[in-house]
Amino acid sequence: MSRFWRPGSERPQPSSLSVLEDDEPGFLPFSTLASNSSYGYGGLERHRQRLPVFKYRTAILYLLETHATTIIVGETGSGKTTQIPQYLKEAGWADGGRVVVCTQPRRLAVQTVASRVAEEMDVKLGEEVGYTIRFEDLTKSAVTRIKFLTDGVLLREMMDDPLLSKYSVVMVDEAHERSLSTDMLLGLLKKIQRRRPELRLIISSATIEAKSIAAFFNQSKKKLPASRDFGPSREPAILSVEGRGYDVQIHFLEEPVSNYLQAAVSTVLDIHNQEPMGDVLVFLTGQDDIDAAVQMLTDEAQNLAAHRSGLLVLPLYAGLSRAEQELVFSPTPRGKRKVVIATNIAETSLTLEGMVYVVDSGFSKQRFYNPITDIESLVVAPISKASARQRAGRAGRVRPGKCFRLYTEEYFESEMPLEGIPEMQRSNLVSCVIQLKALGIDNILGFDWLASPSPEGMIRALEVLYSLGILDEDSKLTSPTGFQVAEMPLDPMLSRMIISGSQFGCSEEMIIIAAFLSLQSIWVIGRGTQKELDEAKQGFAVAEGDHITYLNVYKGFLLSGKSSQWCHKNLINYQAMKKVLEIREQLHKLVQRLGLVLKSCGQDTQVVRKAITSGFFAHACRLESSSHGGMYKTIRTSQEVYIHPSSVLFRVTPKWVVYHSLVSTDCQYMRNVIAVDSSWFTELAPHFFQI
Ligand SMILES: Nc1ncnc2c1ncn2[C@@H]1O[C@H](COP(=O)(O)OP(=O)(O)OP(=O)(O)O)[C@@H](O)[C@H]1O
Repeated sequence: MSRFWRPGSERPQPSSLSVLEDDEPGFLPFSTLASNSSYGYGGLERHRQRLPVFKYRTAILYLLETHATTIIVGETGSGKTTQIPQYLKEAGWADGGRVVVCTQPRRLAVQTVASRVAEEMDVKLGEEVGYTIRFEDLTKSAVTRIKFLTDGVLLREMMDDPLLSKYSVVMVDEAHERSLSTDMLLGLLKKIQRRRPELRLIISSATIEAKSIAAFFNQSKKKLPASRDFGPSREPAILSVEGRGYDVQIHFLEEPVSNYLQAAVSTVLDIHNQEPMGDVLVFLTGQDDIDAAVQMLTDEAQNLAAHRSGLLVLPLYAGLSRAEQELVFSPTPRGKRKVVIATNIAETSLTLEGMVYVVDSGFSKQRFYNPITDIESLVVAPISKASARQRAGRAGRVRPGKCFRLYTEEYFESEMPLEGIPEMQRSNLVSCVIQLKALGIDNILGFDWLASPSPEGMIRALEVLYSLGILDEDSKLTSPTGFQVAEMPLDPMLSRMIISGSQFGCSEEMIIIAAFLSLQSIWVIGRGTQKELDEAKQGFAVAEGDHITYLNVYKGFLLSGKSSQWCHKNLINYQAMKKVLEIREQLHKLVQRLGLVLKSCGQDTQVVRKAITSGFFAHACRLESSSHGGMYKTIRTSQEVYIHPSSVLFRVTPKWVVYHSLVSTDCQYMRNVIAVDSSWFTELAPHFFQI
C-alpha cells in the first residue's frame, strides 16, 4: 500500500491512553462500578478515568460554576459526549428534579451515546439515562436525570416550555455541524440565558471555531440589569482538552482518483489483504453508492477462496431499519472483518468498537436549496476539513487506527474548506420560520443569528407559509391553523394536509400517509431483483399514485394480522411497517389533542388526493412530454422535473401531478407522486393560482 499512499504530515497527538498505566490510581468520586461488559469488573470505570477529558473534570465543573457558557474543544474520542454529562450529574447538576440535557445533530448518535452512558452508569436505558428523538421517547420524567436528544427535539420542547425550565445544563454537542436546528438553538439559548441566568450552556466539538462562537455569546443586543452582574460571568470560557484516545495514522493518496467509489472498494480489498485484522468504516455519500459498493465487495468476497474471504459487508444509512442498523453495532464474528459502508450519519459521536481503519471518500451528500427555483436538491459535494477530521476520528477509539483519505494531501491542505456552509444558508427555511414564529419571535430577520440566512430564502419561506394559510398578512401565525401546524413535528405541508383531511373527512388516511412519508422507503431494497420489486409494488399500485398505494399496503398489512411473513413475501420492510404503526399512533394522539376531527373517508380516493393537494399545491406539475417516464414542468417556476422510477406513476404519466419531494441526480426526480385534477388548484388555493 505504500506505493499508492503517502503518510500525512499531520503529527498524531500524544496518546493519553498509552501514557497511563493500567492500575494507575484514580480519583473515584462515585461508587457505581460496571460489571456488565467486556471491560470486566470495574473495567468501564478504569476506562472512563483514562480518557483525556477526565483530567479536566475539575476544570470543567469549575468553569460551569463560574461561567454561563463554556465552549469545550477536544479531540474526537477524548470523552466529551459520554463523560461530561456524567460529571455534571455526579457534581449535583441533576439534583432536585433537574435534568442535564445533551443534544446531537443525528438520531443514531443520540441512541448510541445514550445507551453507552447508561451502560457506563450501570442503569437501564430509559430510566436515569434516556433519550428522545422524533416519534420515540425513551425517558421517564420523574426518573431521567441525563437526557440525550436531537437538537430538533429540544427546539420542539421549547414550544411547551420556552425557558427550558427543567434543564440545569444544556450541552450542545457537535456544534461544528451547524445544522439548521443547532443554529436556531444557539440563538434561542442565548435569549433564554438572559431570562434564566442559572442555566448553564456547554458547546462542544472536536472541530469547532471556538473564538467565533465565544464572540457570538459575548455580544449582547440588550444591556443586562445590574442585579444580574453578581451571577456567573457572561463572558464564555473556552477549554481545550488536550490528548486523544489512540493514535490514528493518516494516509493520503499520491495522485487524485476520478472514481471514488471504485477507489474505496480497492482500498478496502487492499486493507483486507495487507493489514492486520480490524474492522473498516468507509464513508461514501448515499444509499445508491453504498448499495453499489456493498454489491461490489460482496461479489469480490465470493470470488475469493472461501477460507480467505472473511469479509462481512454492511451498509449504514438513515433509511435502514433499526434491526439492520443494529447489525453494524453487534460484535464482529471471530475470524471475520466487518466492513461498514456509511453515509455521514456515522461521522460524529459514534463509536463502533472493532473499527481500526477508516476510508474517507472526501464527499458527502449535502442539501442545497435554491430559493429562486424553490428546489431543494441533495448534491454530492466535497466535505470540509472539519468533517475529514471527524471521519478520521471514528478510528482510534478503542485501539490505534489508520485513516485512508481518497484525496491528496495538497488538496486537503490548500483546497478543502475549513468548515462546511451552515445549513441555515443552504436550506429551505419554512420549518425554521414557523418554529420561531411559534416561539413568539416575530422579527425573524432581526433574530440573533450565528450566520444570517439569505433574505431570498426567508422571503420564499414567508410566501409559502402565507399561501398555506399558516401566516396571516401581518406575518403572524393564524389561529387555529398556524398554531396547529406549529405543534406538529412534521414538514408544514404535511401538517397542512392533515388539517385539511380533518376538514374533508379523511384525517385517518392523511395520518397514515404522513407516517409513510416520514420514512425513506418501506420497500426491501437489495433482496430481490428490481423486476421482483416492481412486481411486488404492482400488487398494491393504483393509477391515482403512490400515496393511495401506501394506503393499500397499510390495509393489506392490517388484514394479514400485521404479519412479518406477509411483509417478507411482498418485499416490504417489516420494521418500517412497525414504524408506520408507531408514527400513526403518535400522530393520532396529537391530532386528538389539537381538537381536530378524526374521520375516515373509506374508499373515496378523490377526497384523499384533494386533501393532499391542499398541502402540496406548490408542488403542482404539468406533463410536457410522455417520453422517458414523462417530462413535467413545475407550475410555479417552470422547472423541468421527471417522475422517479420508484414511483408507481413512472409509466402512467398523468397530465397533472403533485409531488412530495424532489431528488436530484442527473436531473430532478419527483418522489411520491399523485395524479390530480387541475381544477382543484384554483378550488383549493385560489390565492396561489391565477386562472
Ligand atoms: N459504544 C461504545 N463502545 C465502546 N467504547 C465506547 C463507546 N462509546 C464511547 N466509547 C469509548 O469512549 C471514548 C469517548 O467517547 P465519546 O463519544 O465520549 O468521545 P467524544 O470526545 O465525544 O468524541 P467525538 O467528538 O468523536 O464525539 C471513545 O473513544 C471510546 O473509547
